Amino acid sequence: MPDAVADAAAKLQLGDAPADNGAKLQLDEETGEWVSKGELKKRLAKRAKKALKEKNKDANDTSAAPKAAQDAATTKKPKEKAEEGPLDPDAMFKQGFLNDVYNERPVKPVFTRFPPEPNGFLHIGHAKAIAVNFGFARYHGGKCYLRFDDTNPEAEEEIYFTAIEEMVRWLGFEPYKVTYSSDNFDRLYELAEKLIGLGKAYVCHCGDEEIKLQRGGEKGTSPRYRCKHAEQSVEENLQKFRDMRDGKYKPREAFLRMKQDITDGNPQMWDLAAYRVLDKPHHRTGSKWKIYPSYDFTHCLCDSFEGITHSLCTTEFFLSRTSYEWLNKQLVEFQPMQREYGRLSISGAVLSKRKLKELVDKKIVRGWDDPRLYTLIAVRRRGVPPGAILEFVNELGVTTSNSIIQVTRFEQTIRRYLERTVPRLMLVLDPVPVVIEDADEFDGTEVTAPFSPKNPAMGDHKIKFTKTVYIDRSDFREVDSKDYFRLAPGKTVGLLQAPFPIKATSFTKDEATGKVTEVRAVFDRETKKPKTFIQWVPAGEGSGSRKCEVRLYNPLFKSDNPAAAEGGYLNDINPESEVVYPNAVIESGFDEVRARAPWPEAAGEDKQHKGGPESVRFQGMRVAYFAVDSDSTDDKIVLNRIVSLKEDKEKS
Ligand SMILES: Nc1ncnc2c1ncn2[C@@H]1O[C@H](COP(=O)(O)OP(=O)(O)OP(=O)(O)O)[C@@H](O)[C@H]1O
Ligand SMILES: NC(=O)CC[C@H](N)C(=O)O
Repeated sequence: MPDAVADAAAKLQLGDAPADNGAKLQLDEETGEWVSKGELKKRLAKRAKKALKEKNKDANDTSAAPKAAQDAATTKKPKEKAEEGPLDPDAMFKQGFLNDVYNERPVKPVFTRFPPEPNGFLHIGHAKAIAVNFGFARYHGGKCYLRFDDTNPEAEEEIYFTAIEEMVRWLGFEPYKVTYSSDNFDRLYELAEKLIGLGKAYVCHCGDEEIKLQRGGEKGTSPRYRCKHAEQSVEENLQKFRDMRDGKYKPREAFLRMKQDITDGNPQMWDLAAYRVLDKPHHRTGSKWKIYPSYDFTHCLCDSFEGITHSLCTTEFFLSRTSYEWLNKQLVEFQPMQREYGRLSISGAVLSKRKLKELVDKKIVRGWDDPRLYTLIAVRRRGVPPGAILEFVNELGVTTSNSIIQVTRFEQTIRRYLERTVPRLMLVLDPVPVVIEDADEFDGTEVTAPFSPKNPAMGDHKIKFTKTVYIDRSDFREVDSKDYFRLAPGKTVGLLQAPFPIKATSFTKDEATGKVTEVRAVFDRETKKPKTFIQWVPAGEGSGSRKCEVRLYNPLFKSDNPAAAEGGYLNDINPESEVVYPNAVIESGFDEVRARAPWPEAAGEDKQHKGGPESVRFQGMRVAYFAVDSDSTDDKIVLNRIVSLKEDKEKS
C-alpha cells in the first residue's frame, strides 16, 4: 500500500463505522464488523442457538464411547448428523456489500483483477482479496486477471512472482491472464505526455518539505497553494519530462505531478506524483526506463486497459477513488468502477514484512513458511486446506469495515472443515508399550477400522492387532482414582476396534527418569461397555506402524497484540509455540492416506494441481488434526498439528 494513502486513510479513521453507508449499522462485537441491525439480530440468534447446542453436545459427548454406542448416537440423533453443513460457498456474493457492488454496475461479462505488489509473500489477508476478486468474477461468469503491480523495481524479487501465482492456484483459482503493470510502460508513458498536453500535468522540482507546505503544512491547517512549476508551459513540461526519461535528472531532482484540484478536501487530489526518476533496472524491462509511474497513475489506467468492470480493493483506497476516476476521465475511454471492502487481519498474527524477516533472520521460526506464521505459504505448510480458508472468508462475509478476527475463530472453521472431510487414523504421541499377556490367539490378526465413523463412503482399512500395542503415556496412570476412566492397575479401558477391552495388571518404571517403561495387561472379556475407548498402535516389525516426529503448534506470541508488548514483539514470543514429540508412532493406515492424497480432492488440490506433502491430512483420533510437513523424507515422517480437536477454552 502506498504510504501516502495509508496516512490519509489513517487520518480519516476508515476502520471506524463506515460513513458512506446509508443504512444504520451496528457493531458485531464478536467479529469487529459493522453490520445492519437485522443482520446483527440474525447473528446473535444463531450464536445463542449454537451455544445451546454445544452445551447439549458436551453433556452427550460420545467421543469416548464404544463403537456400538457411537453408531447409535449418530443414528439416533438426526439433528446432530445434519448439523453445520458448510455455508453456501457463494453466500458472500449473493448478499450484502458484494451484491450491492454488482447491482451498481450489473454488466456482463464481469472483469476483475487481483493486483499484488511482488514485494513479499502473500498473507492471510490476501486470501480475502483473492477470494473476493476471483470469486466475484467466477460467480458472475466473468474473468479475473492476476496483475503484478510491478512499478517499484526497488522492492521486487523474482521469488515473489512465482510464490504469489502458486498461491492463487492453490486457493483454487485460475487467472484469466497473468499480466504486469510494466507491460504497459510504453502506453503509460504516452498517456503521461497526453496529460501534459492537456495542461493537466507538470514537472516539479520541489523537495519533500516544500511539498508538505503546499499541502497545508505539518498540521494541514495553512492555506494550500501550488508552486511556480505549475505555471510552466506545456512545451516546457514536455521537454522536462523527456529529459527525465532520458536520464538528464537524478532521482528527486524532478518528478511529474498531475494537476488536479488542490481546493478539494481530499488529499488524493493535491497534485499527486505521476512519474518519478529512479535509476534502477527493472526485472522485466531491464534498464530501458529511468522513470517509473506511481501507483496512482498506473493502477486506474491498467484497470481501464484490461476492461476491469469492478475494481475491488481495500478501504484505505477509499480516498484514492476520486483521483482514480479523475485520471481515467482525462485519458481513457473505458471507465472501470472502484469499490472498497474491509481488510482482514487475525489477532496475534504478525504480517509486517520487516517483522517477519526479523523472526526468520533470528531463527525464531523455521522460515517464511513456518507453520506458526500467517503467510499463506506458512498456512499451507501447516496443512490448512485451501477450501477451509475460502470457507472462513465466506463465513465472515464482506463489508466495508476492517475486521480483526480471533485466531480461535479461524481454527474453528478449519476444524469443522476437517471434521467433514479428512480420514481418521490412530496415532500415539508419546508411546508406552502395553503387553497383553493373553492375546496370543489374536497376535497378527487384522481388525477393520473405518476411515470415518460418520461417513461410511470413505471406506475402511485393516490394522494388524499385536500382542504388544502402544498407547499414549497420558492414557495410563500408576495410581487409579474414581474419576479416572482410562488405563490404571486393575482398571479396564477399551481399545478402539480391538477384540476386547484390556485391564492393566502391572507396570515397570525407569527409576532414573521416573517414567513408566512398560505396562502389562490382560483382556477383560467380561466388560462389554467400558467407559472410555483409547487409540493404540500395533508394535513390532510387520505391524506396518511407523515412527514419526510430531510438531504441535501453539500461538507464536503470548499476547493477542504482540506489537504492543513491553519491549516489543520479540519479547512476547511464546516458549511453547512449538512442542515436538520425536518418538510418536502412527498406524499402517497412514500409507493409504498418503498414497490417496489429496483426499478429498478440492479446489487447488486436485488431479491437475497435485498437492504437496501438506495435502496428506488426517485426524489422529483423540489427538488432533495433522498434515505431513515438508521436512519429511522417505525415511522420516514429520507431522504438523493443523488444529486441535476442540477449542482450548482458555484461549477463547
Ligand atoms: N489484510 C488484507 N485484507 C484484505 N485484502 C488485502 C489485505 N492486504 C492486502 N489486500 C489486498 O490485496 C491486494 C494486493 O495487495 P498488495 O500486495 O499490493 O497489498 P499491500 O496492501 O501492500 O499488502 P501488505 O502491505 O499487507 O503486504 C490489494 O488489492 C489489497 O487491497
Ligand atoms: N487498488 C488496489 O487493490 C491496490 C493494489 C496495490 N498493489 C497496493 O496494495 O498498493
